[in-house]
Amino acid sequence: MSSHPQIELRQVNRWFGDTHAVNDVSFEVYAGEVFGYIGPNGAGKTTSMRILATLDEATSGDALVDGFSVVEDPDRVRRRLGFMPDYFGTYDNVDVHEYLDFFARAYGLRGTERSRALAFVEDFTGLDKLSTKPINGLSKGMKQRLCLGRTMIHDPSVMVLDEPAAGLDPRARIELREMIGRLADLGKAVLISSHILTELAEVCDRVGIIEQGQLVAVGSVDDISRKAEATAMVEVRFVGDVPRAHQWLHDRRDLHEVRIDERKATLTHAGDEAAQAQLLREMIQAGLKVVEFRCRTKSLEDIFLEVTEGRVQ
Ligand SMILES: Nc1ncnc2c1ncn2[C@@H]1O[C@H](COP(=O)(O)OP(=O)(O)OP(=O)(O)O)[C@@H](O)[C@H]1O
Repeated sequence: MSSHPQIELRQVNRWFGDTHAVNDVSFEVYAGEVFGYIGPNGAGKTTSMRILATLDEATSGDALVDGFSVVEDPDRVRRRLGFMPDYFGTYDNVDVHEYLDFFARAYGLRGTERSRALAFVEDFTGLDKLSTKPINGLSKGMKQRLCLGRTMIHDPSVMVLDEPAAGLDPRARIELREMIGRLADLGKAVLISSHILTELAEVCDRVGIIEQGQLVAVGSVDDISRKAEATAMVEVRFVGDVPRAHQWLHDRRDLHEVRIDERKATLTHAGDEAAQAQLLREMIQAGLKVVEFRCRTKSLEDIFLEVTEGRVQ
């Protein structure tokens, strides 16, 4: 990994009227790194990506691509960056090769440089066998490959992919993840958004979780998981004097997020397995009639729900 970041957001803010769509967001992505940008709908992912891609302007702050500012040097930024939006327009009477050729020309590629770029991208995306197929007849997965191909036709050092996995079937998702891994192997810095953390966990070196415009957590998936793993989710079922069991749970200061539904309670408890065994022992010593006691560490989805609070704007 090189020392200077390929992507750098510096205290980016974007207001739309009263909506603070991007709120003081800063992060970096390095060459060869895949950074997952995760957040619910309306969190501000697309807006920040569009600012980075010079398609929108920040209200304040700056974004840099390979050291060039989107404000001072937008042309240099565009040459170094490929942006894949979350929609794909329809085009009549255009085949795969013609579509890619159009974008290659738009980026100013000529002669053998253009043929080489087209051959590389068609091979990389596996579209070489479909080069004469009309693009409106492609499956969603193949259209995503084509969109990715068009995004990388000018060999950018930075790739920004907005929700590329949305709407793909499981096989196409796996293939997309594999292609993203290969982009990083080529040394590109990849910023990729999703509203599903687990969808990206495998392919991302680091993730940033954004909610209501604010980055609420940044780190490797392992780091974020480890922090949450110190807490177990516990499910307990009782018989007998249920109101007393409820009271006992509420009175314990070490139990959190206690939710009670008739004879079943769910709660979170800090501590390792020994601490969980101790909790069960104390319940029984207190005379509670426990018929079921289950502990599990948090899943990535639990973590996501924990760091975000489901707020939308
Ligand atoms: N052009 C605009 N004018 C007014 N408000 C906007 C505009 N673009 C985005 N917003 C608002 O800014 C906030 C962030 O939107 P953004 O599209 O960046 O979120 P997102 O995380 O990409 O969501 P999604 O997953 O739904 O695409 C939302 O409240 C949205 O309604």
